[in-house]
Amino acid sequence: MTKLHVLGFPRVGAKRELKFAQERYWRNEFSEQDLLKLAKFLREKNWQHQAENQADFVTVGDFTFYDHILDLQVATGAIPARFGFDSQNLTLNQYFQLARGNQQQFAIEMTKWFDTNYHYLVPEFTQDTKFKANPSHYVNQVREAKALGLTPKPVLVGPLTFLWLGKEKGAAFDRFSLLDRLLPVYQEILTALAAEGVEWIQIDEPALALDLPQQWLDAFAPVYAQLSQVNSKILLATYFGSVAAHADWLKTLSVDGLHLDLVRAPEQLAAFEDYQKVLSAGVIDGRNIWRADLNAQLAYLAPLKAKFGERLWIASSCSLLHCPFDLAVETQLKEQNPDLYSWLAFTLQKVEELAVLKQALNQGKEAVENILAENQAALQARANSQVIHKAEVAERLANLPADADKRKSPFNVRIAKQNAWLNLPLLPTTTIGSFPQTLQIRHARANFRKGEISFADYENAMKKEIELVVRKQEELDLDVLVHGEPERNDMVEYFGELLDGFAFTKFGWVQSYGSRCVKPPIIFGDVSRPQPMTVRWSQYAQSLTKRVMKGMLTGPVTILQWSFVRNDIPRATVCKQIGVALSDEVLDLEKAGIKVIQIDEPAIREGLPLKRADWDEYLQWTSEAFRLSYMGVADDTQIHTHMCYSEFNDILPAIAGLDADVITIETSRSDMDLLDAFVKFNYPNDIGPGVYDIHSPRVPTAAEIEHLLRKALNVIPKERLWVNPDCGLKTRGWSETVEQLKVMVDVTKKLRAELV
Ligand SMILES: CN1c2c(nc(N)[nH]c2=O)NC[C@@H]1CNc1ccc(C(=O)N[C@@H](CCC(=O)N[C@@H](CCC(=O)N[C@@H](CCC(=O)O)C(=O)O)C(=O)O)C(=O)O)cc1
Ligand SMILES: N[C@@H](CCS)C(=O)O
Ligand SMILES: [Zn+2]
Repeated sequence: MTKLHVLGFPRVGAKRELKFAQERYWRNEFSEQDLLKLAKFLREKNWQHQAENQADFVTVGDFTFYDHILDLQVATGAIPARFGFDSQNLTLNQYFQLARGNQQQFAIEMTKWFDTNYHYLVPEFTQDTKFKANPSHYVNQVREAKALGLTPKPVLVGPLTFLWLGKEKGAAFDRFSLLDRLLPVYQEILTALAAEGVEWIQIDEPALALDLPQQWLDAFAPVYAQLSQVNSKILLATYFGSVAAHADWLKTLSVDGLHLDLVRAPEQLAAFEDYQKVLSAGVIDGRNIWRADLNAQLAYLAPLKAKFGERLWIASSCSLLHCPFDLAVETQLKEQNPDLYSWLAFTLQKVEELAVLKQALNQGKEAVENILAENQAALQARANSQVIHKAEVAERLANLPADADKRKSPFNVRIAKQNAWLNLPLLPTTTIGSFPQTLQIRHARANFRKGEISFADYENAMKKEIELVVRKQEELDLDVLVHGEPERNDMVEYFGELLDGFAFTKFGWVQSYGSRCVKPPIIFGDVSRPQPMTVRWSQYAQSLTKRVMKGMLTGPVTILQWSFVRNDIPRATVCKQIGVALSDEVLDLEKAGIKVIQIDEPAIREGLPLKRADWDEYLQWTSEAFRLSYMGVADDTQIHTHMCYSEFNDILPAIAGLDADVITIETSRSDMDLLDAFVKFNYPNDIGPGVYDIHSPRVPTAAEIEHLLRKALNVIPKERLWVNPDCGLKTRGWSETVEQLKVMVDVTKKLRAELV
């Protein structure tokens, strides 16, 4: 019989129950006991759903109070020593301090989990890191599932991926050298799980989809030879890309089964068809929300079933962490767009799809004939739908002039024309766009959505907020102002709600980090902009001040990357469609007198393919889409872009190729190290390296900002240097925001006086 499992489940709950409980706990409004109780309830719900849908195991260990890589740091004893905590006796309160920082210690750094919008906490390794096993996180969840009469399959990230994802701190050393010390600790954790009578343990090694150095690849065989001595079977899970290049040695690896992501890389199957152990076929997409083509999947799986027999398992392609929870609660979407609704599957529906596949494989297609027919009809309707294809969008894209994505003149000509009217001082100061998204703003929006306040009242509340933001910036004496983005629920969702070809959900939340979630819009059809989206707000903000008001847009790559994207046409085409739609907005802003326009692209690095061989193609179409978003602007209109979360040393030529007049980037936490790359590649245009970290309420000292600015001035000509924070201020409170910006402006004025 074919077995069914999922690689992991979302953990925040159908209605983000965990988020609200965590945040209440942090505000001392909810007890630890209540939080633990809620967590248990959420785990049970997840397991029940798997069990009810014929899962042969329920996945455990995937539930976390903050992040699964933080859990692994605790389980291996690799928590940063700087906190002074004992990983063997860590309290929940201390666990959250690791994730969120405390008065003495800044939080463990976060970064993107592969090419997703999920952030993990980066392990801090030093030469002296001492590992010590604490398997309780996994063991407790195993016991909990067993107490419910379920068969648990614990999941944990494997030692090589764990080490790979970490960062070396302190004296220079290679974290690979820690492997020998880490392995016995993994063995101890696995042994503890085996002692609970666990038959299968899922060990995730997604780093295998990256270009790992040979030394790391060579380590897999000895590592797994050692780990497989445990008394449970090991399923080695790979995802987010092909591992076909490693097929030869993976097939002889000392594990009991292998999971392949056959959604992202279906072609890799050919390399594994003669595999002699359990093959877990990841055929249901864990990264997107489209209903699967069940008939096609069955046609794909049938020969595998013939070959593998009992050894074939079916699964989600990766953890379902990246999917919203339940489509069934989207009653508004169902009412307003029943066709689209019938094309979608969220986490719960994906498990149901797996159940149908399992039944068909085990009992024959006839057993699920009706479901398969209904599935086929929905997919056919999608393929033939009139609403997803708009001839004018395709024609516009096909008929763009060859130089559509080129500015009229080179940078030196443009910047002279821009400076002529901008009349800015040396080291102009600006911010990245958002100002504090206060509870009042969110409440006003929630009340408007619930129909408790009118549109006019909502607009007025937002206008008041914009006025406050403008006045504060004037008081602070900033040079280029922003309107503060109060009207935006999210920098992507907001545009998704206003562009054609997008749909949005009410509860389709996906965890971004800790308690923070995002609600990615769904791009289901050709994209166009029916009417101006930001012009009124920017124009209103400009009317309040004589200073320059910067227009604020999210760029095409970031909108693409942080949405669920249609899978019937290439992503590059969708991205260019968004770029063209945004260009309409850019030109309307320009017409309305907003002639400094920022187009944010924080996700450009995150979307970079995991394998270097695929980088050029990606960088080519993403750069083109970005440049299309400003097509047609006048030379004297200044285009800014902004990037954060970015390690773009190795893609800097492509960043330069975006040809933005000004780029603002996150640099403060790396002590401006990123600027070395800008110098190395001779980055030609204006740069605003962030001078303070916006993730913390801490007010930087003048000396700190001065140090960073002097460092920047050492390598960037003073005429090309801007001064700004690392990123937007939406997650900050007002009091620290004002204090932080005040220090920034004061230091800038001091340096300016020296420079003239
Ligand atoms: C820059 N970042 C972003 C990423 N992805 C995006 N799509 N957007 C981003 O900005 N990826 C990388 C980073 C991740 N960083 C963050 C930072 C902060 C959040 C965050 O705060 N998320 C909020 C939800 C934001 C939102 O949409 N808010 C809505 C309100 C929704 C809501 O919760 N309403 C309540 C009622 C509230 C009330 O007052 O009554 C409800 O419905 O119950 C809005 O503003 O309208 C979060 O809370 O998680 C995310 C990623
Ligand atoms: N304009 C956005 C960019 C965030 S990356 C903001 O300021 O929040
Ligand atoms: Zn940013």
